[in-house]
Amino acid sequence: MLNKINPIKTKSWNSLAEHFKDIQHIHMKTLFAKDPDRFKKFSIRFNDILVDYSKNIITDETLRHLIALARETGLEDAIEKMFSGNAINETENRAVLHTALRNRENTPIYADGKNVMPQVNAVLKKMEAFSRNVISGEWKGFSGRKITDIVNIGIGGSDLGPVMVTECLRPYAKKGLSVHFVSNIDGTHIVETLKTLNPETTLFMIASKTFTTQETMTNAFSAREWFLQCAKDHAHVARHFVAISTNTEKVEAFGIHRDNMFVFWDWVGGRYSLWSAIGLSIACFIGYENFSELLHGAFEMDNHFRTAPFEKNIPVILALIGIWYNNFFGAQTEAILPYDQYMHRFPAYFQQGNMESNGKSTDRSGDKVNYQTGPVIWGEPGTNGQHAFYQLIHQGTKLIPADFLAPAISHNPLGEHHNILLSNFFAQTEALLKGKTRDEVLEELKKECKSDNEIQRLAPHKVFEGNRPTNSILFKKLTPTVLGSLIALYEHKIFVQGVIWNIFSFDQWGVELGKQLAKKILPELTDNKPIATHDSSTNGLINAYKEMR
Ligand SMILES: O=P(O)(O)OC[C@H]1O[C@@](O)(CO)[C@@H](O)[C@@H]1O
Repeated sequence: MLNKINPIKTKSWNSLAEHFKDIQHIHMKTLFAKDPDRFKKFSIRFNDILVDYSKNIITDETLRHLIALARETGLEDAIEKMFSGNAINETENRAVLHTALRNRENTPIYADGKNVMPQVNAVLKKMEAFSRNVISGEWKGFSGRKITDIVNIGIGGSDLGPVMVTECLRPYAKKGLSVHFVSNIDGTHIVETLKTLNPETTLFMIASKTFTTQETMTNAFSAREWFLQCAKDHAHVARHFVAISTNTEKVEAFGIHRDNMFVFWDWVGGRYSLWSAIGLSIACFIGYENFSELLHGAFEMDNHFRTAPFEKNIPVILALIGIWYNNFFGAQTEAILPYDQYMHRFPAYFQQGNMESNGKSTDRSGDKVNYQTGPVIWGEPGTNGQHAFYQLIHQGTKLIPADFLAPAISHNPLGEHHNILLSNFFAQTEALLKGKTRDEVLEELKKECKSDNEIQRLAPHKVFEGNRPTNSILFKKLTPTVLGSLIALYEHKIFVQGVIWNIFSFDQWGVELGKQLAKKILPELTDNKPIATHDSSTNGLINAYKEMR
């Protein structure tokens, strides 16, 4: 069990509230002017990754109070409990052991009194053999042809992780094999995906922890129907469908042999599952060796998180800075802005990772929280975001703490492209830090020989307050190892914040009500009789739907 400490009742929270009264009026420019070594003091190097958190509205005192808050709310104890398999997911009575999936030193880890490593290793071995067979062409379809296309059917954590990782690591793709992802129940998703595929050379991976998710199972049955229209014989399903799940019974009921099932376990949360057999599409796309490197990168970040002092612990520092803005500056969102086109699904991945973990308002004692918890996570790759929403980040009324990420080396060096990309990466956080004063604006306008009236009219609109906080994460190259470390970094940041906010980060009861109501409405849509069983809006919408179709 985790401690149940209300953070706002801690001494350090009160110290932070007092400290905030002073620091909220300080501009980061002043902090940089006071300390020429600010960058050196507030940055951490971890292997091929540099994390610069100096462009934040923090001082040594801020960090002291924040780290005291982490200690007062029992973070040390919580970290050890997670890594050692305690049932910290208390509402589902489960351990939280996605770290065991990448435990490359293979030390025993116990869940429910049983060392989980033998079964973890057995599945990894099975994934290695299977991915090798598919990539080599040894695995043949029913007509004797090798597989050319893999379709992962899953949603949420059974989709977003494989999508994000296969996009990020596209440069490592094995020749001759494409991956596709079907997640939405909207028929368009599977119809558009299958349009260009050949049933003889397509392999479906039905990825679902529960093997009951309505979208996934509906898509799986539709895929099987599409396949059988060509293959005819049900016996051929075994060569073209594998399952990834914790639910053997449901998998066999679907008609997939348990030899073609890759298991994972209840102590793996869906949004933390890409390291498990849910990563099978990743292993087939980039090869098991690269998948193994991904695991290794995460393992190295796990060790850092578990052993580094909080003062130099990247996930802890970033988590605490996030709490500083979320709970004291009133920031409602956080932006993740990767300056790498391959990382275009990285922000979306952490929408589920962060918001499904910490989008909670009941604390670990069952009481309503009386403070802010999880932020809204959003973002798009740079430099595209600069042409979409940076206006608000620079001059809007909302504080948007933002993480900027970029590789020093591109997989696609082309003329000046990468230097131009990185010049924007550096310039944006500098601009958000320093802004542009009225005097600087007037200077510029005068040089443009504007009339005095024109100058006075335009100047207010061209001033940038600056003092907008950012973290910069610069890494050597987007490799499987670096990506594994980055994902684990954010996973642990989310964990730290959940511990301090005294909430349960590993259940997701909030997704249930909508599903329940959808199941009630579905039968009402099968005929054209008017409905009056809901509120007038829902009735009105359903009846309009019936008229329109
Ligand atoms: O893997 P599965 O059991 O099909 O669940 C898919 C997704 O659905 C959820 O919304 C839970 O219902 C996510 O937490 C989960 O990743």
